[in-house]
Amino acid sequence: MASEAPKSSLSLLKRFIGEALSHRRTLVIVILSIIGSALAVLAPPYILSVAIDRYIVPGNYDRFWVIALLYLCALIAQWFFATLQTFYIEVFGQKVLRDLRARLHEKVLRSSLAFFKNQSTGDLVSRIINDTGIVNDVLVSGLLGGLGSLLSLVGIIVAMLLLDVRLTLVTLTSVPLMILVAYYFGGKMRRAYRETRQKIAKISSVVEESVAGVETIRAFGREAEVEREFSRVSRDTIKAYLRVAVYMGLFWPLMNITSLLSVVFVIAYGGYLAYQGAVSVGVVVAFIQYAQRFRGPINNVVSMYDSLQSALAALERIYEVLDDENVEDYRGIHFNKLGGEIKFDNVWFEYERGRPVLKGINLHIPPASKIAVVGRTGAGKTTIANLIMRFYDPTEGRILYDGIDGREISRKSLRRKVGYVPQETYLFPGTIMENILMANPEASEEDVIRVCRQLGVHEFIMRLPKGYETSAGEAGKLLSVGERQLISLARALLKDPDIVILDEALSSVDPKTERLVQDAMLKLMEGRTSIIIAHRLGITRFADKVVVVDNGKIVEEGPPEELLARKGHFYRLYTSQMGEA
Ligand SMILES: Nc1ncnc2c1ncn2[C@@H]1O[C@H](COP(=O)(O)OP(=O)(O)OP(=O)(O)O)[C@@H](O)[C@H]1O
Repeated sequence: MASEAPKSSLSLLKRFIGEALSHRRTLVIVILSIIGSALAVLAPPYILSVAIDRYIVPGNYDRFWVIALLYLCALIAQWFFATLQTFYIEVFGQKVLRDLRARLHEKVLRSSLAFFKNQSTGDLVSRIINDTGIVNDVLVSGLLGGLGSLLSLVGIIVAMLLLDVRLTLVTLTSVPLMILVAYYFGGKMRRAYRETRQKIAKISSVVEESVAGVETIRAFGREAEVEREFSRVSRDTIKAYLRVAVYMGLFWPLMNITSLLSVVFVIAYGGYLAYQGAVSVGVVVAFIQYAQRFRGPINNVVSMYDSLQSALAALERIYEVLDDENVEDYRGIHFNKLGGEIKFDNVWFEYERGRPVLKGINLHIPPASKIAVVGRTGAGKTTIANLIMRFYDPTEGRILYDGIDGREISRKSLRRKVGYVPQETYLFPGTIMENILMANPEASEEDVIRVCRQLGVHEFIMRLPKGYETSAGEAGKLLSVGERQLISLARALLKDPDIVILDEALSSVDPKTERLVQDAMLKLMEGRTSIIIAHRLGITRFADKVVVVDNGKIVEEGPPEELLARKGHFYRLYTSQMGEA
């Protein structure tokens, strides 16, 4: 394992660089500005030494303005290239970041539901936002900045060697010490800083939980505990910040002092050499300036090395998502219209290997018939709906639509013709109108109103503060589960589907809304193949056939009145629910 790590880090980096190279033009500007910047840093000390040796010391001020102007130009060039470098590294980094995030986001949208089973939302969001951010900071800004720093260091050393070898060696004596300080204290500072970010995240999550769970906290009288938890996290945060302050306070002054050590050596030894006439005063001044220019680049290079490991780990998490093979395939036969016949042919299904949830389902649903699927919680009812939508494909067996195996039909085309009303309606940010319109991009606002009138939902929507223009966020707080399901029903009808799947949520609905939802459901089902996952068994009286699922198998099927008369599974479910009611 240990010997594999560097190789895989290298291949990760290689892949990343290969992908980043798609923005070659920006990268060329970055490299040119880095080279320009490294050269520009070298010029001012050298020009200063010439000014001192040729003009100031001999007292020759003839055309001194030329050298002064040159010095000014060198400073301007230094400023110009540094700005250019910072800006274009950011441009390049943002382009790479945008690509990565877009690919990850697209991947999430295209992944099959099996992919989400092993992912928590928080973790996935963190990979798309934080990990890509770390990769940009370290592998783009850090690496390119580090490259610039390395170039500056090499440039400074070469310039010094050209001026005087002895003084160069004296200047370099404090470099190992500087590396040590940068590595030891710089590392500690960065780790402490990372900790502050974690603590802030922790505070946010405590606040978030307090807001989200305010009712539960009050109901169970947990206010004092939650407050204590908040104070504890706050104290930890302060400690983390103070630790950063201590290391910051130590780090930069220490780096300054170590770099000044070189200056002291240069002044002492250079002064001695100058006194002996072995070097000029200008050269000594140039060395003093070069010695002070070491600090920044050394810190950059060391810190880059230090953060590389965490960036590689982030990169690995990103590629893990990008390389996941659970992707939905949209190829296959396209339909403009489905006949509506569905047939389950010995369908087995497992979410997890070796744990079948559906065990050999055989079911024939004729066109335009209404089937109610009932059963205890966890029996496999929603799984049947998931398979009809092709959110998953059967592990064994086939589902035939008008006699064609579902695997051969394009998922997109199939879903366009299936109206799915899930148990919980998700409302996107935007208005109620936009939320219904999203079901069918070709529909107009008039179509939405027509559909809502048809379902008997129009009056209810008009009673909302701004009618169809009420924002979903506002409505989210105002609407009950049943009312949300009404919006979901309107969405389904707007698609004019050939097949309807209803996961009814009537159990948590008041009688008045229940009536409204039920009527809307019946209107949606009219003339369409319909599968109702029924939690309230009252609705089964509208079904042509009831299918009782238990432990992944169909244990009973037939018209509702026949099943009731038979006094089997359905009868027992029905009477126990009526008893509860
Ligand atoms: N994504 C999943 N990964 C693993 N197991 C799952 C997943 N979804 C459902 N299951 C399991 O599959 C079984 C059937 O679940 P399903 O949701 O189909 O039941 P259900 O009959 O619709 O239940 P309910 O009436 O509570 O909605 C359950 O044991 C459940 O724990």
